[in-house]
Amino acid sequence: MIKVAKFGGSSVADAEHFKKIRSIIEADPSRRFVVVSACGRRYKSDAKVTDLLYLVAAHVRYHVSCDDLLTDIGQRYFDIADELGLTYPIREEFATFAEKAKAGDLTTEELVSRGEYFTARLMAEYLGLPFLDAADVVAFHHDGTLSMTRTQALIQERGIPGGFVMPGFYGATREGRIMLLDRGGGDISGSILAKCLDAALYENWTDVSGFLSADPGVVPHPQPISRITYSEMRELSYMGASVLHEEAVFPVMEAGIPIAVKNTNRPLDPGTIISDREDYVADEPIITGVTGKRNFVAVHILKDHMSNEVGIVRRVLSIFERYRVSIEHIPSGIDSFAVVVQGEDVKDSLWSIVADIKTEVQPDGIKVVDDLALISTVGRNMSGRPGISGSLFAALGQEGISIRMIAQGSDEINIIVGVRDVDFERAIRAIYSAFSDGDHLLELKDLKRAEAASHPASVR
Ligand SMILES: Nc1ncnc2c1ncn2[C@@H]1O[C@H](COP(=O)(O)OP(=O)(O)O)[C@@H](O)[C@H]1O
Ligand SMILES: N[C@@H](CC(=O)OP(=O)(O)O)C(=O)O
Repeated sequence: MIKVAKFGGSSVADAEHFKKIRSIIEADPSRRFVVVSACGRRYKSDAKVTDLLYLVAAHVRYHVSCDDLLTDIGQRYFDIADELGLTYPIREEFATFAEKAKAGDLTTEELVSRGEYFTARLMAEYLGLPFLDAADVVAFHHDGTLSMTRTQALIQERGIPGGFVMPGFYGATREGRIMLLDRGGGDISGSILAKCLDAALYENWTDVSGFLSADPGVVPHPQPISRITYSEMRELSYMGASVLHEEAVFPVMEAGIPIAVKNTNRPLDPGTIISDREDYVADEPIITGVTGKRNFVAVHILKDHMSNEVGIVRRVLSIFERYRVSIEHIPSGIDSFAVVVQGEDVKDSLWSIVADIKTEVQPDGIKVVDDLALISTVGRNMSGRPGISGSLFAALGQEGISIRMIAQGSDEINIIVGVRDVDFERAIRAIYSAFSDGDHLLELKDLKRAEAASHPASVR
């Protein structure tokens, strides 16, 4: 049996974490295929090596000295190697890298990728496994997209059957140009490897005991989620649960490989299993989780008799398309609709888009709301259970939080509300507490009991 184990930045932050990883690998002989990230934060105010490397790239671009930064980054690897007594020539290799970086001889992608490269080099020696460079097996097209077919072939051809340590987050084109995945993309590397090796399980090791039903930075002690479906996981990740990259689901989902999210610091905790299991058990929590993201923009378009005007939505959407902005939601009324997009995507183009809408669609009114946060409450068969939306909206009402937008995915696994940015955390806490008793998320039977208490006549 093959298990692919990906250890995130928080799990490889220092030598102590390397030791924990070795115990985890030694505890299970099927864990022989390891993917690692660049060193993450050791404590709250610490920096991630990847962020520091991006900073080095910016300094080099503007011809500003970055010697101190490079010294700090190097020291993190030297400390790990020294404390673990490793023989890999990290000082020499890092010095060569630093010289090339300062001389401007490296692309930003190659420079940044060295964070994962050096971790993997040290980890391979420490675990006694061969090192496999992701540049040799994770194949990119020239446009920056992944070639799964070529990656599959390369891993079959060059992958070492007994196991190896591979750096996450990067790969290369046919010509050897290093390309990066999205930030947090080490999760995707692990998922790709699991698919290509036809693994029985993809383990994603991090610093929390699995997916939690809310961000622990917003809700104190959120309940861990023991099992979720691939689509619930994607919904939670896309809407802010940063523990797993939302794209990491696709390679393993296609192959039907479950993901286990586990805590490197508490390996015996059960963690979360993500699979395609959809069967509903009556005593499971009503909701799976609450998550959210800030910085959305809604462009409201108002026009009398809009419902009779054919093609108006298409014309507005084609303006966004022209500016290469993807659309998140389109809530609509009879004579109005809004286009909701990520603020980051329109930071340079918002006012040009508004001007084009005025010229090309000639609305009666146009309003821009640029302090919108979206909160997604995720669960199974949401629309089939009327009490859920009632409880959710009542919770926000009681907190005096006004709802600026409501949307529901067609797959009925989420209800999305838009609130003002300043209300973001308060709204998440209010929704979470509406579905929890303080310690645990409520189960469906609790909701039924509450409904029966408030409508005694309807109970037979
Ligand atoms: N719903 C959630 N469940 C679990 N963790 C979450 C959630 N929302 C946000 N997080 C944060 O995600 C962090 C783990 O992700 P990340 O920092 O990318 O880990 P790694 O460095 O292991 O890849 C946790 O420390 C936690 O603060
Ligand atoms: N190191 C990269 C890739 C990654 O996946 O990191 P982490 O495992 O720490 O989320 C980043 O910071 O984006």
